[in-house]
Amino acid sequence: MRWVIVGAGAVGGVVGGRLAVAGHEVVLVARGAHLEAIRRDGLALHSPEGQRTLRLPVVAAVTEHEWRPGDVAVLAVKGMDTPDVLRPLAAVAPAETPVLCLQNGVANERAALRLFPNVYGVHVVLPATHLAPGVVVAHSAPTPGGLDLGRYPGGVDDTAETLAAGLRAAGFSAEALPDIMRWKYAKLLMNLGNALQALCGPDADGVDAIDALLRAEATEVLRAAGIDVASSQEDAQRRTGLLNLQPVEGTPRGGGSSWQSLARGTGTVEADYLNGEIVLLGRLHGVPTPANELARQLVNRAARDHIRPGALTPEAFLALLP
Ligand SMILES: NC(=O)C1=CN([C@@H]2O[C@H](COP(=O)(O)OP(=O)(O)OC[C@H]3O[C@@H](n4cnc5c(N)ncnc54)[C@H](OP(=O)(O)O)[C@@H]3O)[C@@H](O)[C@H]2O)C=CC1
Ligand SMILES: CC(C)(CO)C(=O)C(=O)O
Repeated sequence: MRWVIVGAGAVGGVVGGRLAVAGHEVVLVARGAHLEAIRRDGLALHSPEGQRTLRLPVVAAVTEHEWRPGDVAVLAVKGMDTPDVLRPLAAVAPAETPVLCLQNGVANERAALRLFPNVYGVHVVLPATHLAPGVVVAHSAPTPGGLDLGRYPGGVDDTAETLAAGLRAAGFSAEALPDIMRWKYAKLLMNLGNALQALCGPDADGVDAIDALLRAEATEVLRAAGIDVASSQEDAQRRTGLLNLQPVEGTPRGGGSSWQSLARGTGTVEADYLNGEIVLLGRLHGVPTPANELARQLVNRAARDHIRPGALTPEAFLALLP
């Protein structure tokens, strides 16, 4: 099996890098300054255990890779970039190519299933950072994170078992699960706070109360939509002993993935697929979601206007809430 990592950023870079170190064949897809840096200097993989530089094949687009049976397409771009990579991917990859959605949110799998019959979702519990071109950072060691996966919309097959075994060999905790989307919806609840963390900064006082509001709306929406979600007890049990966050020399853990989008000034953020998923379900099922809609709008605007993370106070957010 050859792993083609589509979007070798924080999560894709760490997973691709560790797979390569474990002896798997890996190809990276990257763009911009990150692509140039990897081509020039290799991929720098930092972790609490040290730093290594990996010379890996890297291409600028899925259309530059020569796809063959046995390749797996690992989507590791943020949700808003999924359509841009799926369309060209479907034009060049064999139809049977497994597509592994190594992403937060719950919309990527459905988008992939429209174009590919074999789609797998991953419950990504992997604190990782990508702020500088060519550099990706894993913050937990010795196990960088948990990557349980399963066939979408449900079930386990031989490919799921092979993918999970490959990830385990690379040092991740990974099981093939028949009900992966229940876990991904539970993760979605956690990711509703990404926007606030990006807007207000990782250490802002008063964000917890807003987080509770976002989750309360989401819980009501998911109930109205009849969507099954792994319970907080199940989630806590899965996470027990999983992560061991430690300092990484030269790289403080600033914030999560949306915070990093603002910190890097990418101009876009994933909120339409995190808070926006709750807003969409709310509209479909007649449940108001004002806090998630405000978070979605504000963080999109901050990304578009290249506003630094942490520029808004929690009080200012609450004052804007209808
Ligand atoms: N970071 C974390 O700690 C965690 C992230 N996740 C999830 O993992 C997923 C990936 O996030 P993360 O790794 O943080 O994101 P990153 O932005 O670090 O990585 C995505 C990479 O894909 C690149 N990319 C986007 N579109 C293309 C394209 N068309 N061609 C080539 N490269 C492309 C991006 O480039 P550019 O920078 O130019 O946009 C970026 O380098 C998200 O769904 C996120 O929510 C889940 C758990 C933890
Ligand atoms: C939970 C969290 C914040 C962990 O990094 C995450 O999933 C993200 O960064 O998107």
